[in-house]
Formats: sequence, structure tokens, C-alpha cells
Amino acid sequence: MSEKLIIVTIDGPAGVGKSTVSKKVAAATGFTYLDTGAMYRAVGLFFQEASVDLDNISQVREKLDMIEIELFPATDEDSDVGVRLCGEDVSEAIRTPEMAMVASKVSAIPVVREVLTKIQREYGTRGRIVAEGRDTGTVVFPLAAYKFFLDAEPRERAERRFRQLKARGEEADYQELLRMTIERDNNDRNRLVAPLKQADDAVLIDTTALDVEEVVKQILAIVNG
Ligand SMILES: Nc1ncnc2c1ncn2[C@@H]1O[C@H](COP(=O)(O)OP(=O)(O)OP(=O)(O)O)[C@@H](O)[C@H]1O
Ligand SMILES: Nc1ccn([C@@H]2O[C@H](COP(=O)(O)O)[C@@H](O)[C@H]2O)c(=O)n1
Repeated sequence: MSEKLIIVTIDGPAGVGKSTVSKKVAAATGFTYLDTGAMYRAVGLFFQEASVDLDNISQVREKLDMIEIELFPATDEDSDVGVRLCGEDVSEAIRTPEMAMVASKVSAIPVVREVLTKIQREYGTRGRIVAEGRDTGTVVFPLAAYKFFLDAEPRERAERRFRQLKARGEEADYQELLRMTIERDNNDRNRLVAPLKQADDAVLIDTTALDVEEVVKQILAIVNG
């Protein structure tokens, strides 16, 4: 396979470390990092601001036709990918735990997935992509050369999100984060369209007892073969 077609997919549940690990793998390989979650968060923000009735599919379709999402690279490994929504920088607004819950709702709507999956695949045609999300290895890039599924205990993942928010100087309630983590897991795993699951040919890495560097090392050992 020519190198330009190599795509790495990293899927897994909320708070497991996909973004952190994916950015480091992309930096180490010189690949481009694709944060598919940021797209769903941006759609969620757009629908919320436009007071879209998520049960009104024709309204959802009409609003989807108006949306313009632009991702731009994170300034460093510790920052998130930037997002412009119809020209407005919403990079911070999409990163709240509340927006994650909204994203988890809109991501269950088939036409939303259809539109965003098409955009994600267009990114993929460039090759040399590290794509992270819930369905990048099962639906978006089923022929990806390397697929990984990261997992960890829900309490560990809520702990990680708690430490992340506190480190950013943000208010955080561990019990509420644990509740939201479990709710997002249920939404993502049980939806009818593109549910969160390990691709049959994905390498499972249980990160519960591993630190970030150990996870990145395991992935690079396989990708760099
Ligand atoms: N193996 C690990 N051990 C300890 N902390 C980790 C590990 N992996 C990631 N983290 C930390 O956990 C926090 C959440 O990681 P990250 O945002 O990458 O998760 P995510 O899977 O992208 O979450 P979401 O899907 O909700 O966006 C970050 O502060 C990150 O540094
Ligand atoms: N490929 C994806 C990526 C994300 N989602 C949904 O968006 C929510 C937010 O994603 P984060 O990775 O930024 O937390 C997530 O909870 C999913 O519901 C998706 O469905 N498919």
C-alpha cells in the first residue's frame, strides 16, 4: 500500500484519551490529526443556537445545509483543534461538558452522521491521517491501515476528565462527570446508526492502568512496525 493511503483510526468512549493520544501519534508520524468529535460538537452548538427541534428531520436537514464547519490545527499538543462555525471561532464554546452531551444527542440523527461522514472521508482522501472518534474504524474509514480501540473503566475516565477540567481552572463535579460519562457511553453504544464499538480488525488497548506515553508507545510500535 502506498504510504499516502495510510490512515490510523483511534476510537473509544468518552474521556478515554483519544484526542490526547491521537495528537501525539500524529505529531510522531507527521500525519494530520482529524478530531471528528469536534464536528459533532460544532453541529450541536449550531443546532442549539438555532433552536433546532431535533425531532423535526426536515428542519434538521434545512439547518444542516446552512452549516459551515472549518477545523484548524491545534497550536500545540496540549490544546484542542480549533473550530470555526459559519466563520465564527467556537473552539472553546464546543469543549464544555454540556456541549458534549448535546453532541451525543445530535450524533444519533442519521442525516447528521451522513453529512459529517462525507466530510470526514473527504479529509481522508488526503491520506496520512490520524482520525479519532467513535466510528472512524467501523464506518468512516473501514479500510484504514491501522485501527485502535482505546478503553478504560468509566470511573477512571471521569477522573481523567475531572483532572483535565481542574487543570484548566474550570469548575468540575466528579459525580456529575461520572454520570455524564455513563450517559454518553449509553447513547453512543446503543444508538442505531454507527454505534460506538470496536472494529473487528482494531487493536484493543485497555488504558485503565496505562499513562498517555505508554498508550502512544504501543500504538507507534504497531504503526511504525
Ligand atoms: N492513559 C491515560 N492516563 C491518564 N490520563 C489520561 C490518559 N489518556 C488521556 N488522559 C487524560 O485524560 C483527559 C481526557 O483525555 P482526552 O480529552 O484525550 O479524552 P477523549 O477520549 O478525547 O475524550 P472525549 O471523547 O470526551 O473528547 C486529558 O486530560 C488527558 O491528558
Ligand atoms: N466519530 C464520532 C465522534 C463523536 N461522536 C459524538 O460526539 C460526541 C462528542 O465527541 P468527543 O469525542 O469530542 O467527546 C460523542 O459523545 C459522540 O456522541 C460520534 O458520534 N462519532
